[in-house]
Parts: sequence; C-alpha cells; structure tokens
Amino acid sequence: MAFENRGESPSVVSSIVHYAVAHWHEYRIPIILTTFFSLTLLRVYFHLTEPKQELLVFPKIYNDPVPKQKVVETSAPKDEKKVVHVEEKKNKKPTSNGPRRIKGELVKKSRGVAESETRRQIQVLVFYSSITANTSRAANEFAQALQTVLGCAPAEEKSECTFLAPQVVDLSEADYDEYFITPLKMEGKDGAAVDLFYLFLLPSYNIDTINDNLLEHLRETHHDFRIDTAPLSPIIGYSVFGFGDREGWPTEEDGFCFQAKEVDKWMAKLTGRKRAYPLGMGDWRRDGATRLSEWQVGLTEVLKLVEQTGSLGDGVVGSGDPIESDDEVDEDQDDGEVAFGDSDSKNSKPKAAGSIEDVEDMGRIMEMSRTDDSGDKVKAPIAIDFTTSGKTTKPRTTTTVTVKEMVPKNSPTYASLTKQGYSIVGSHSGVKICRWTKSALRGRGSCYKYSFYGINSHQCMETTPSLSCSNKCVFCWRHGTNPVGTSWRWVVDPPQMIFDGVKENHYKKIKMMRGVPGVRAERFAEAMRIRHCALSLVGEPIFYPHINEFLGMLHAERISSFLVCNAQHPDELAALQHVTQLYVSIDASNRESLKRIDRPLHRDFWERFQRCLDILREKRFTQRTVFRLTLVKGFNVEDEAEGYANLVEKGLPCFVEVKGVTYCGTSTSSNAGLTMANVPFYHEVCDFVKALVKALEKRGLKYGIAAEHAHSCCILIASERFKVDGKWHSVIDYDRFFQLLEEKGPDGDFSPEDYMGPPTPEWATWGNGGFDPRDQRVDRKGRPIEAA
Ligand SMILES: Cc1cc2nc3c(=O)[nH]c(=O)nc-3n(C[C@H](O)[C@H](O)[C@H](O)COP(=O)(O)O)c2cc1C
Ligand code: SF4
Repeated sequence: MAFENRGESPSVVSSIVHYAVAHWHEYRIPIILTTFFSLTLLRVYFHLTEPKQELLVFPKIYNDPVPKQKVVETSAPKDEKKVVHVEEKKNKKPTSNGPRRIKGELVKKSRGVAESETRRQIQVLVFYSSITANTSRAANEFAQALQTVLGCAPAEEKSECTFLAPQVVDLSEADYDEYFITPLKMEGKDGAAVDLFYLFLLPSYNIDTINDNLLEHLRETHHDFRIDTAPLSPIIGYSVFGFGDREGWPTEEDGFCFQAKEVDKWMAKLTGRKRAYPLGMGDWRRDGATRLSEWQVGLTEVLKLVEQTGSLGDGVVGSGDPIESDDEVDEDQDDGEVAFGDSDSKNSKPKAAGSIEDVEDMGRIMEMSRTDDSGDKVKAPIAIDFTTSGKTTKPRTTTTVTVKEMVPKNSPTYASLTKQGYSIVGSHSGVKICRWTKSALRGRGSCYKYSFYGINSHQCMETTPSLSCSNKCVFCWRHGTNPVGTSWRWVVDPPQMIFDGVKENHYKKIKMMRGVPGVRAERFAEAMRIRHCALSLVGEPIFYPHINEFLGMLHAERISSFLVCNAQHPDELAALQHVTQLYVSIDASNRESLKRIDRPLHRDFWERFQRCLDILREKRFTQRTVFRLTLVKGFNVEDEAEGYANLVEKGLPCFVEVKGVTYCGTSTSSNAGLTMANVPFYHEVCDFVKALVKALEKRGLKYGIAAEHAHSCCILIASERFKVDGKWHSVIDYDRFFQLLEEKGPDGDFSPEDYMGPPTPEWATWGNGGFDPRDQRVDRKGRPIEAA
C-alpha cells in the first residue's frame, strides 16, 4: 500500500485510519507491553552508564525563619568546603520566660549526610560570671589551658580534631534561651555533628547579680510545663566549679560557693543528670588555684574518655549505668564496719547440698589448676581437718581431684554477691565500696576510723582475699550465701592477680560516683589514690594461703593494712607478718556465748580462740593489736563485762574497740532470732564500756576511754601505752609505719609505739561525739542535721 501518496482521495484516508484503528484494537496490548519493556530497558541502560552524582538530601530547616544566632562563614580557602560557626549574640538581655523556641540554623552541607553523621566533634563551652574580674581571668586562662591539653586547634582554624577550641561565654552577655532551653545546634568541620559540653566557673555573691538571673532561668525552664523537664539532655555532659571566700563564708552551711552548688543542682535536672565531674570549689585567697587545676585534671580525663568512647563512663547517666541516685546510700545496707555484724571475719550458712560433698573433698590430695606468677604450680595446703561437723560416713579416699573454685562465676553465690555490690576478683576475693567511702566523698562524714586513727574513708579500700569463713555468726550480713570451711580447699589465685584486680575494681567503683550529687571534686581526686585497705569485708583474710605476700604488695604501694580475723586460725595468725593494725574479733566472753553467737565450724573453737589470745599477747609489742567487740543485746552484753575483762587480761591488746551491732535484716540474722531489739542504743554501749573499764581497773590493767564516734555507735578503749602527757594518741603515723617497714622488713623488730601519731583530735575524744567537723551531718534522706 502507498500511504504516502499525496493526491489520495478522502475515502482512501478514511480507510487508512479505519485500518490503523482496527490494528490498534487488535494489537494494542503487545504494543503497550513492548513500549513499556523498551523504556525500562533504556532506563536501566542509562542508570548503569551515567556518571555517579552525590545524592542530595536537604537538611531539615526548623521553623524559626529568623535564626537568633548569627551564622558566619569563616574565611575558608576557596577549595575548602565552608564551615559555619555560631557567633554568640552579644549585648542581649537574658530572658527568663516565654514559649519554647526551638531554633535551628542555616546548615550548609557540602557532603552526603552519611559521612557527617559518623563524624562528631565536641565543643566545650566555658560559662562564667564575674564582678571583680577574678573569675573572668580564670575562665579565659582555663579555656586556653584546656585547649592545649586537649590538643584543639585555635578557633579560627577549621580543625578536624575531635575537640573544637573551647569557647568562653560571659553569662552577663549571653542569651540564656540559646544555651539553656535547648542546646545550640552547631556544625563542625565538613558537616560533622557537634556535641556540646558545658562548664561553669562561677563565683558566689549574696547580693543581686547576674547569677540570680541565671538561676531563675534554670529554675523556670525546669518548671515550665511546655518544656521537657530535661531539655538539655542532648548535651554530652557538664560540670561546675565555684569560687567563694572562706573568710566571709567559712563553710558551705554559711554560704560558701552556694550559687555554684545551686547551678550544679539545676543543671543535673536540666540535663537528666549528666554531671560529668563532681562540683569543684575553691577560694582564690587560699586553695582556689590548686582546686581549679585538680578539677581541670579530672575533667580532662573525662573529656578524653568521651573522645574515646562517646560516653561519660560508668556511673553517669547517659552511659547506661543506673548507680546515680540521691538515695543510693540508703539502698546500701552494708556499711562495712557499721553493718550488722562486722565485716571482719564472719560467716554464713554452709551450702546445704554442696557441703557434704565439700567435706568429702577434704583430706584429699589437691591439685592446683592455676599457676602463680612464676608460672609454677601453686600448692594449696593439704586440707586435712577432722574437726568439721559435716557428717560423712564414707571412708576417706585418696583420689586426686581437680580443686574447685570457691566462688565460680556461674554459682548462686557469685550472683548474690555481685547483686549486693561486690566485685568478685578471681575466684575467691572480693572488693566493695563501703557506705562511709561514699559518705566521705560527699562530705557527709567519715567512719570511726577517721576519728580514731586518721583514716580518710574516701581513700580506703575494703576488700578480702578470702570470701570464705569458718564461722556462721548470727549477725553476719552476708545474706547466708558465702562459702564456709575449716580449711582452704579451693583453687588459690596468685596474690598479684588479686591485688591488681581489687584495685582496678575499687577505682572503677569510685569512678562510678563521679556523677552522684554532692560528691566533692577534691575528695574525688584524692580517692583516686588508695591509702588504706580494710581487710575486713567478708570472710577470713588470713585463710588465704598467700596473705603475707598480699600484705607486702599493699605496703609496697604505701597502703596501710587493717586486718580483722576471727580468732579461729592460730597457726596463720602466728605466721602473720607486720600489718598496720591487727584485729581479732571477740564476739563473746565465754564458750557457750561464743558458740551461740559465732556458730563456729571448728569443734575446738574455744581452744583455737584461747590460743589466738595467747598469740596476740605475744605479738603486742610487734603488732598494733585490737580486740573488736560487737555488742548484740540479748547475746553478748548482759553481765559479760567481767568476762571480757578476763579476756583483755589474757590478750593485753593495745586497743579495745566496742561497737553496737547494726541491724541489716538478713535471713541469717532473722533465722537466729535477731530483731531491732538486739541493737543496743548508744547510751547502752557507753554504759557497757564504763563497766568494762571499771572491771579492767579492778584487775590493775591500765586502760582508759580514748575516743568515740557516736554516729556509728563505736567507742575506743586504749592501753595507757598510747597516752602521752595526759593525751591519748590513737592516731597512726602512716609514713613512719612504712619507713619502719622499709628499714626493718615485714618481720622487723619495731613496736606500735614507734609509729604512734599525733594526739587524738579533741572533737573525737570521749565526750565530744567524734564527728569530723569538716563534714556536714545528714539524716538518711540527706537532710542536714544541725549540730547539737
Ligand atoms: C558582695 C560580695 C558578696 C559575696 N558573697 C559570697 C557568698 O555568699 N559566698 C561565697 O562563698 N563568696 C562570696 N563572695 C566572695 C566571692 O565569691 C569571691 O571573692 C569570688 O572569687 C569573686 O569572684 P569575681 O572576682 O570573679 O567576681 C562575695 C564577695 C562579695 C564582694
Ligand atoms: S575503714 Fe574503710 S572500709 Fe572500713 S568502714 Fe571505714 S571507710 Fe569503710
């Protein structure tokens, strides 16, 4: 057919059309499908062959058409992408109210979002206020120093470092809405996201200043129902340092640094408790510079941690750890020395099912499954003990068995102890931060050992190399789960491993206190150096076969040792080398009472107890010996003063510590029939002590009441060997102790008098209560208690 012929008649045209329409109707489906298929092929072809282009995603622009913050572009070289910085608004009056304004800023992204999302930078903002210019100068110097230690490039350079140069913000010129309602959105190098870190250097003024505006603003923001209660939680962390004047405001109760404390409190609320480092405080005329530089050291550490991990670390909200709580001290039943049943030495229920099997193990030749430092097999003592009351009728065999771990990781004991806050080190050692350590970190008082012996609770580590014990004391607070035994029958961990492990875990726990309200920066910094070790947590420390090596490691690092044992292991006691202070628990004055209260596993417990007293008497001129009496009403108080005096006469200890038991309500104690009624009142402890001293006088023994710590129901009786010119000297000269040890060795010939310290502080002596005047007494809810 000739369709193209121009001279065709209309009937031809119409037949062509008709023909085309008929064909269309007949073939339209294949035609459509073919076209669609061809187009798809074409599209795929172009997609595969065309040059790749960046996928452009437009940043979300928030609703503020006129951004409050002025965005300036830094003078970047032409070939570099532009970086935007935020210029603080100057000369703007702080506003404290108004609807929530969510601000954004012009974001110029030059690369894909994926890259900038992975890259993050940190901007430290140093806020300050100042009237007489000290803090203004300090803030600028501080920011400069921080820039150097963090290795940030100067602000004008577009650095790729994690840290942008710290910016100093004068609170009298800042727009509070920009910083304290929602955090600024900033962009770092090449579109990197910027996390903010707020620091405050703040003097306190009891007159109307810009500080009041700031505090008002923080308070209102927190209470504004239109705003989230923690609108600043996106910032990575904050910390506050206060300046004050101790001459006019000597203590915190008088108002020293009161506004820094307030800002710290409100920032905790607004950030959802992102306190990165404890509140620091200083007085320019005294310790201001030192305190500030300590604070800076601590902060730098935290900032470096953030750089490495992106988190504030253990214990601080935002890092996933739940420890931070104002009431966390209340949750903690155990206070080491104050708890119901001293930590010293005592015990728990024997394993019901496992105990028979364990007893059968005894007497077998034991093989150690671990090696010591030198790589040699560690030989555990061969456990031959026929005194245990475990009942086995099977003949003893000599089969060689693999020795078990005392507290295996998968055991209920392990689970129970870790739940109670212990860190288990290796297979038989534990460390726990005691309630007094936490209290001292917060300036709320140290334990009686500070009042009596000069031990800073926040520098004291409470630990044990043996979680096992040979007693089951009724007042033990170990929740009845700890292993018991009359001799060592477990794997022995090398002392170096225990020493490293307990220190590491102790420091870890201290670090977890970093974000807890009220922790003081200077005490926190001091706590990062352990100076004392209380070997009295749970279990029996001298049970551990390498106890002397372990003590040697403590002393080599100039950590003092307070070792408490349960008077059931005379051979180990006799072999013990120098410790700073050696305790023996004296829980009763006669055989029946001791059996009832300590529930010893050894059948010859009374004989062992007596032998220990003899050893203590022999050691009294080489070791600083202490009798520890824990008074439990209805068990070991009534009419026993004379009996205790007989024991003192036998052992002639340097000191006698008398302490009322503290109720902890464990099943062990309630099974033994203990209730709050068994806890003596302080006046009852005083009456007992007076009766005991009288009984000692009657025997011609020269003892007197040296000190008291009413707060923990504890009184110290001392031998007159420690009375010089009419003054008691219960405090220890630790430096001298280490000096003597270094000169004369662990078995060296030196006496407790050789390292006797200065006189017992006046406030700790009998009749003065014993509460450290540096600290603030609080009730269990943390409310200040006025001094009587
Ligand atoms: C009028 C006045 C009131 C003050 N009130 C307090 C106060 O209540 N508590 C405090 O610890 N220090 C107080 N101080 C001391 C200042 O906080 C301290 O000198 C601070 O270092 C001053 O810092 P600046 O020079 O940066 O303003 C006050 C000082 C002045 C002059
Ligand atoms: S001596 Fe140390 S471990 Fe013991 S109660 Fe005091 S602070 Fe705690």
